[in-house]
Amino acid sequence: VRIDATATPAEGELSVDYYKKSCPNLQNVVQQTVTDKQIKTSSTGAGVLRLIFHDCFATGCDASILISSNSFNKAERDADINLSLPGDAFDVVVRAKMALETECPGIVSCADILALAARDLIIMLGGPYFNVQLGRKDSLSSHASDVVGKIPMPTMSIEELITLFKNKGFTAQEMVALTGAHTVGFSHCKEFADRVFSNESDPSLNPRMKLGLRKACHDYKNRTTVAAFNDIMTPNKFDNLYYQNLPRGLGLLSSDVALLTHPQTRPFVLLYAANQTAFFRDFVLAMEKLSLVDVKKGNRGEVRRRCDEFNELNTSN
Ligand code: HEM
Ligand SMILES: [Ca+2]
Ligand SMILES: [Ca+2]
Repeated sequence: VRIDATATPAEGELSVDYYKKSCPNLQNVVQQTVTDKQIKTSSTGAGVLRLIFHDCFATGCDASILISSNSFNKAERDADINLSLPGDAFDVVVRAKMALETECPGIVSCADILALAARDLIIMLGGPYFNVQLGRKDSLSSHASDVVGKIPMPTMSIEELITLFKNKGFTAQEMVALTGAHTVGFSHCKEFADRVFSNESDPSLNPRMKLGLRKACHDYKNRTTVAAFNDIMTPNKFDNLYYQNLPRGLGLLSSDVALLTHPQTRPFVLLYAANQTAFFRDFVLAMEKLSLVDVKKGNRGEVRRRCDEFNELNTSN
């Protein structure tokens, strides 16, 4: 038990006050950077939310996803499933890190910056506030091969998805709450093309939406950057419309649709569709949990000077 509330937290202990003495202006600096970036580039928020999810599910919340590849090593961010993560999501973390290296050099980990940036962006999009525990260390390695099988894909069955989340300590309900993140952002055509170009009648896909997506994606194999909103109703607002869309045939990914179909997840979709307060409450709890998955403490990690490079280059990273 810490009696002196102003004492520096013990090494290895996470706390909302972790940088209170060493970098008192941290939260303001991150918030300022994130606000400027999101106003200029509105796709940043959704990108960062997906970025932290992919970081935490592969090797824990340790900023391993921010490392650049080099001639010795193909890093996580170059794993196939991560190639669609937008550059602006990486950029906002780099910018916050640069500002912090002026403010308090060598103090704040990139993993903590990512967690704070995600929180601030969720609020900017209209979502709920939550506290972020701090004191994560940055990873000492990053390999594209570590990502394989850790990140969910829309082609997976609900059973496979439930198992994947369970392996990281999340219940089916927490999975449904977290996937409410699809209330913002985009998916590229190849992620939902099989639904849209199927000639079989599909009661889970509104015919007008199907037609619209066919048009938008008609040349998707050549125009690989074409994407559609995950939440067609309020694509830039963090709300519960994602869940409301599903019973109306307005879900985009087959995994989104499956959440409504399957008896183990359906009750939670219906709950969150009817009750945004319940969604926000459960999303906050699940996000706090997500941001603590396999956190590295003490000498299991380092505080990077640059978020895209280890402090010491070596051939075994
Ligand atoms: C059920 C499991 C999930 C599956 C199968 C899944 C799959 C996907 C796919 C295929 C995309 C489109 C990527 C692209 O084409 O660029 C996407 C986007 C996105 N995902 Fe998920 N996801 C899942 C859960 C989650 C969770 C738990 C979060 C965060 C907490 C999340 C956050 C996002 C966000 C914010 C986007 C939009 C990214 C952007 O606009 O740049 N997803 N997801
Ligand atoms: Ca990681
Ligand atoms: Ca929305």
